[in-house]
This record gives sequence, structure tokens and C-alpha cells, in this order.
Amino acid sequence: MAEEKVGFFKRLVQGLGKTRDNIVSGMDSIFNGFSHIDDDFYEELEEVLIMGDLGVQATYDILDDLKGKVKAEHIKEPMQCRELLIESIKEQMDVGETAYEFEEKTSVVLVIGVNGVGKTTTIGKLAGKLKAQNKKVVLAAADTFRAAAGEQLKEWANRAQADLIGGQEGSDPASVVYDAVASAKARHADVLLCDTAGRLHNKKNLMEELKKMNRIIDREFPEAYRETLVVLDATTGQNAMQQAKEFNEVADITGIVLTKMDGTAKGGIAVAIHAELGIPVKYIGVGESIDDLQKFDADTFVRALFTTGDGEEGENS
Ligand SMILES: Nc1nc2c(ncn2[C@@H]2O[C@H](COP(=O)(O)OP(=O)(O)OP(=O)(O)O)[C@@H](O)[C@H]2O)c(=O)[nH]1
Repeated sequence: MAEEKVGFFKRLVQGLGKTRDNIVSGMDSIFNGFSHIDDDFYEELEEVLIMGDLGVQATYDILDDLKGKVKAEHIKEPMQCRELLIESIKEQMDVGETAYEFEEKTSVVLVIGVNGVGKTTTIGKLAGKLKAQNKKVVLAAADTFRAAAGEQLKEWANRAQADLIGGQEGSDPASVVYDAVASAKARHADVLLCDTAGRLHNKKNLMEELKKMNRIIDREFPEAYRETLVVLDATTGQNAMQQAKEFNEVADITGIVLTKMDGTAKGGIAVAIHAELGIPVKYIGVGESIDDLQKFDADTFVRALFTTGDGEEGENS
């Protein structure tokens, strides 16, 4: 394994520390403490999963799946449920086959998120990733609400060697998107990444703004593959969940990006958000530099979740 990859896995392992402590040690004491599988066993498991940030929906889904497998496979030993549970969480977190199709197609990606979650950084990292695949990338600075957002995006555009289309502070974000679409088409760009504002305190305006952008893209660039990503700060836990729910009410979200997974004790929120909204976590941010955006990999995530604190995998995982 490359050094960089080891570093990433270790950071993810560290990031999932509290979630792991809550879930895995609790789970293992149930597996060891029960001699057979009964209602009490399931009830205690349910409690542990809910307490461990996985959320009610994910917990029910995981337990339903587990109960089905226990029945179908005539499992009698509680300890045998450990592997099944790990497998079930992994299945819950599967991103689906089409998750990254936009990377391969001519596409327009709207990126939504409230200030400070790491939206601009994520767009910069994504641009860098696409550029490394020899894609032609155009960035639209359609977060015209804050002048600094445009400046910050310009720095990232330089770093990722992507073209940037911006507007004046306070100008109509949809007109920036219009210009960016024209530019992307003229330059035969592969991917147009649009940085959009996410002011949740004014939901109606936000919805109108997003609708307007979508109308323009549909009209001017109907052949483009569409993706709408919401960026959430994993360190905010339940707040991130709340934001995801609210954005889901105003936009057709196709994927979640969870940032700051390198330094959070709340990584389990990834499972909760996916289960609650039925929208996959497609990328995770694990640091501030251009290489620190990773495609979400259910297998790596689950391995990190069930790995002991020193970065070595648990004996049963
Ligand atoms: N540790 C860590 N820091 C991150 C990550 N992603 C972003 N950041 C940092 O989070 C801070 C906020 O990121 P921005 O990209 O400015 O956030 P934004 O959502 O665009 O916010 P505005 O530009 O203020 O709208 C910056 O200091 C980033 O370097 C990550 O995955 N890990």
C-alpha cells in the first residue's frame, strides 16, 4: 500500500475512534454476553447502534437485515452475528453503480452547502482530481453572496489549473451559471463544477435560486449529465444531518460529500445520513490539501470502523 494511502486509512481510523468505541465495544459485550439470539439480544444491539451515531433509520435497516439473515441461515450463535452486522452496514453504505458516472461524462455538477463546511475546498479538490484524469474542468463561482468565496475559488482554480467563470459580488448567481455553461460548451469542457450559495435561513429564496439555475442548465445544456452534491461538515454531527434534510427539501440531491472526516469523532453520521435520506455519501474529505478528497468506499469505511485504535484491524473484521 502506498504511504499516502496508509496515512489516509490511519486518519480515517482515528476519525472514527469515538464511533468505534461506542459501537464496537458495546456490540462485542453483547455478542459475548448472550448465549442465544432472542428479543433481548436484538433490543440491546439496537440501543448500542442508536447510541453510536448511526441513527434510528440505519439501525432499523441494519437490524431488519440481520434478523432476515439469522432466520434464513439458521444462525444460533450471537457471535456469528458480528460478521453479518459488519456486512450489513457495508451493504447499507454502498454508493451504487452510477455514483461516479459524472466523472466520465460531459456533466454539470451543482455543489451546495452552507458557509464554512468546506464547499469551496471540496470543489477545488474535485477539480484537481478531474484534472489529474486529463479532464477539462470549468468552475463557476456562483456563490456571489460573499466576495471572499469567489477569491478563494480563484486560488483553487489556479491550483487545479481549471478555468474559472465568476461574477461581481451580489450579481445574479444564475447569470454566472449561464455564462459558465456557455463557456464550458465553447471550450468543450468535460465537467462544469458550480459553487453555489446555501443560505438555509431563507429556504424559499434558495429554492428559487436553485430552480433558476437548473432551468438554465436544462435549457442551455440539455445533453449534460447532471449531479447535485451537498457538502456537509462531519464534525457537526446532528447539525449536518439537519442540513442534509433541509437541502433535500429544496433540491434533487444525488450525493453527499462529508468533509473533515480526518478530525471528527462523529464519522458514524455517514451511516445515519445515507440511511435517513437514501442518498449515498460519495466523497469524504480527509484534510485540507488538494489530494485529500477520497471516493467513499464502503469496504474501507467499515474496515476503519471495526479496526482497533492502533490502526490494526480487529481480529474478527
Ligand atoms: N481538516 C479538514 N479541513 C477541511 C476539509 N475540507 C475543508 N476544510 C477546511 O475547512 C475550512 C472551510 O472550508 P471552505 O472551503 O472555505 O468552506 P466553504 O464551505 O466554502 O465556506 P465559505 O467559503 O466560507 O462559504 C477551511 O479552512 C478548509 O481548509 C477536510 O476534509 N479536512
